[in-house]
Amino acid sequence: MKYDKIEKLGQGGFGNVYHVKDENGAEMALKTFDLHPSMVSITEIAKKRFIKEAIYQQQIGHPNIVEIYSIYQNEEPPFFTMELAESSMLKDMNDGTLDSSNYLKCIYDIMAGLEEMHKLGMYHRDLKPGNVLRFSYGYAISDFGLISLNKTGITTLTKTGMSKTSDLYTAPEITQDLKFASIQSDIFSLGCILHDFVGNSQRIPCNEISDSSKFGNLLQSATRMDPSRRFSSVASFREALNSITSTIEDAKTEVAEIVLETLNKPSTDFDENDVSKLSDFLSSGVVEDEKDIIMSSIKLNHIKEILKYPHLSTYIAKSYFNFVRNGNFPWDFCDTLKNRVTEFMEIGTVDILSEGIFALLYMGTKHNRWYVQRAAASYLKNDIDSTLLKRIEMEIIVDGSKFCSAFKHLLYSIDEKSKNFNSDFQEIYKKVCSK
Ligand SMILES: Nc1ncnc2c1ncn2[C@@H]1O[C@H](COP(=O)(O)OP(=O)(O)OP(=O)(O)O)[C@@H](O)[C@H]1O
Repeated sequence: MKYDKIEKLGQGGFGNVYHVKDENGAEMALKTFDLHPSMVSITEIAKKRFIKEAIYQQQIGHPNIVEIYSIYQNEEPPFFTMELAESSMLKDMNDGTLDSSNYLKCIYDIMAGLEEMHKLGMYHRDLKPGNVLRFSYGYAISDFGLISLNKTGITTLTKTGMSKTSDLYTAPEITQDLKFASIQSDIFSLGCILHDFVGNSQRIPCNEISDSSKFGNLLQSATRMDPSRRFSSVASFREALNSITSTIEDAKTEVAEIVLETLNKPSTDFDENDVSKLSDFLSSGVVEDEKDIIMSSIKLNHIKEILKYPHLSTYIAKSYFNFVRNGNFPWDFCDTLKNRVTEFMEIGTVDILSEGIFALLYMGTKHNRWYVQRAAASYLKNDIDSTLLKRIEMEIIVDGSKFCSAFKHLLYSIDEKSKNFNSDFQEIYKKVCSK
């Protein structure tokens, strides 16, 4: 394939990026490996690394990780093509497109991409606004620094390869040696990025953030000097962020207020008595608005406690799934809710699993949130126990056209083919939806 250069988009530590057109007229970005001559001694190691990182990035296949199309590793210099971004997060921050009024979707997009990498045992190591690109559908992460780098020379390469501003986002433990990279070093960088939007004071590079805004504790928990004291996962970071950013209206009735109080006290104090109060409240024919307020306040650690009481948990889980299916919440709440739904699904019974899958499907398609749609799809792709399949079939028949249009939407929006799904499920889908 031949590529015609349209313009040079920029220069990074390892080479140049161009806007190009291929022989079929498709426009894309092309990145070449082109190290400065002064670094000739490490060129071969760096070249291998350049190619290897591109291959890793290509394998991931997630909407919040920039898609690599083709890698030309035997060319001199090697290069690869990728989707063409409209802008980068850095440019958007500099020109005011992205600011403290609209940063949340971008942060959730980064979290979704990062979580996928971490799931696959990869760390980014150089997460910063310049490495997050904007596309029509949202933001995606690029430019990994994945390879373990403790051999001679390569650490120097990394230091040289990183632009100066990197340090503003780099975790202290990896400034000297990238072998200390971990989930927590990416969490540190994400904390710094978030600080750019919500912080009310300057931060010292590679240091714990101390900030007096309402985000102060959260930023500190993301950037502790000791990585083991930071958030343990992207999911727990997301949970904590969500509890600050989601606005909960005042509950109206006295009983709702009592339940809300139990949910707002420190999670370690939430006990069986509180679980029971919550279950009583949900079964007492309360108005939907009030129920939504209470549901929005149930967090992951409450669910962990609720799951200890099987006689109450099934009912609470089902009420929760209903709340999620109806979708009366802002879209940016979806990613958090997805984790809570999957936590409830730990109950593991057939009815809970199938209702959970449908809750994810309907929430994901209603809000067009890929992160959630992909989670729903993942349950329907592999082996499905025959009883669960029967139950899913019943739900599909009951929901009929509602299910069919949601599932079609899912296939289209996450670019999936029905043939990739479990074969028995495909049969049911065809039987019900091709009528
Ligand atoms: N897929 C893409 N589409 C459009 N522009 C891109 C794409 N990838 C990179 N760019 C732009 O090209 C420029 C150079 O990017 P590159 O990733 O090589 O370096 P960098 O991120 O600036 O530095 P570093 O190598 O230190 O990470 C940046 O302005 C970036 O926004």
